[in-house]
Amino acid sequence: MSCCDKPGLMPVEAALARLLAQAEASAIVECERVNLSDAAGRVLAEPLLAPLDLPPWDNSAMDGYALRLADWNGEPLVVSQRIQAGSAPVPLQSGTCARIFTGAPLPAGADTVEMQENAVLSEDGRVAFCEPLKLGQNVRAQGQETRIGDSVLPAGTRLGPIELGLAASLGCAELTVRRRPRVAVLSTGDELIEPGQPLGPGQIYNSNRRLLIAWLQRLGCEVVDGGILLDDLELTRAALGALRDVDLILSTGGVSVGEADFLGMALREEGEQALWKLAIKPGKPLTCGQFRGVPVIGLPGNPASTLVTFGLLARPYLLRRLGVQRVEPLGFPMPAGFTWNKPGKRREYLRARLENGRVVPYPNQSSGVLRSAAWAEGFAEVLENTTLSVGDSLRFIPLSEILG
Ligand SMILES: Nc1nc2c(c(=O)[nH]1)N[C@H]1C(S)=C(S)[C@@H](COP(=O)(O)OP(=O)(O)OC[C@H]3O[C@@H](n4cnc5c(N)ncnc54)[C@H](O)[C@@H]3O)O[C@H]1N2
Ligand code: MOO
Ligand SMILES: [Mg+2]
Repeated sequence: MSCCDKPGLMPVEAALARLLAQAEASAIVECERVNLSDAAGRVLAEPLLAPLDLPPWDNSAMDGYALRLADWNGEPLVVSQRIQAGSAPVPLQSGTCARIFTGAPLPAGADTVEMQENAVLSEDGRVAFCEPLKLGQNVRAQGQETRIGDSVLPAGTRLGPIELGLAASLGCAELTVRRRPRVAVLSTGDELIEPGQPLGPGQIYNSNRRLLIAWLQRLGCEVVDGGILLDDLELTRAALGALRDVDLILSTGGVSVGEADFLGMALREEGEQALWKLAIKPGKPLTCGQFRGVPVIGLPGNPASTLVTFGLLARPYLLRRLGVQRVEPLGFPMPAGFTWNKPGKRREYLRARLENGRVVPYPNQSSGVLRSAAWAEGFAEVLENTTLSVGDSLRFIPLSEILG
């Protein structure tokens, strides 16, 4: 090998497939019961089985009149009772109708509802129906949404507003979810200080820590904040070694080939460096493996690299450890609003927006520029060895697909 023969880069799909296989092999299976009010962002550990029919009884979809269609011969009907939502009706007296409101239970014997706009109430208390009536119209039948015992959400579902609303509609006050993953966040770099302190020579503020902690919390993780780790092999070993009781150590920085990049070294010495150098831009020097048996993902330190690699690799890995099946963003095809004439060995994820139905990248795609992502609405995926002309199709992955 000459000094310039470089080992190949691993394609993103291959790296993701390996990460997901590792995630399945170390699935977090412990469960806990949580109140619905604490369940947002958690993952169902077992299918949610409906404990009742929904709706629990036939009810009216309209404000109007309930009748038994067979009792109606075209003549006006006497109104024999008034049924509001929340009340318990008596059986419908034959040959009459009931005044009824949306969501109110149908009285036994009624099978049809006419909306009040199509009915005329006379002073003698009888109602005439102006339009032909159809059996069952405007009736929401018991169990039409869900039958008791139906599996309404599979195990592995992430609980968002819709799932929580559905569980509440079934009267479930608690759900069984996987326990939260414990994730340690380490920010490596002698140059880092925290916001609130004055910048000294050569220093920069630590942005990755805040970005990752906020994101992990949204994902339902319990975060162990490891703060800033100085670039030193002994300190790196000690910091990693102190994190025995976490499910994942997530670090940023210190994974490239610089003389102060100690993470890979520590993994090779006392664990395993399973992945390194991916065909992704930004994010090439991503490092994964384990240190004394604890899984480690070392994201590259450049802030846009941290963002892209966490979103496309570490997030799917964490979700798969919780049993979530669809962990990768889908995105959708969109026409490019730019030209690309530098086919690359790495798949690029440009921070981009949609403008007039086309993908427009932020002008400065340096991996040090986090502002690009704050401006962007998503990632524009430019495949390896590709050129693009304006109008060519590429995949756009909205940030909303990966930030939650
Ligand atoms: N000779 C080579 N040099 C570099 C290569 C390479 O292949 N050969 N790869 C470059 C690429 S690509 C990336 S990405 C970076 C990744 O380096 P590290 O992950 O080792 O990160 P550091 O060198 O520690 O830091 C990179 C950059 O990011 C800033 N940084 C780090 N942590 C934070 C933080 N918590 N908040 C804000 N900014 C942070 C740091 O100051 C550096 O500017 O390596 C290239 N070099
Ligand atoms: O791959 Mo690095 O993340 O471009 O700067
Ligand atoms: Mg560093």
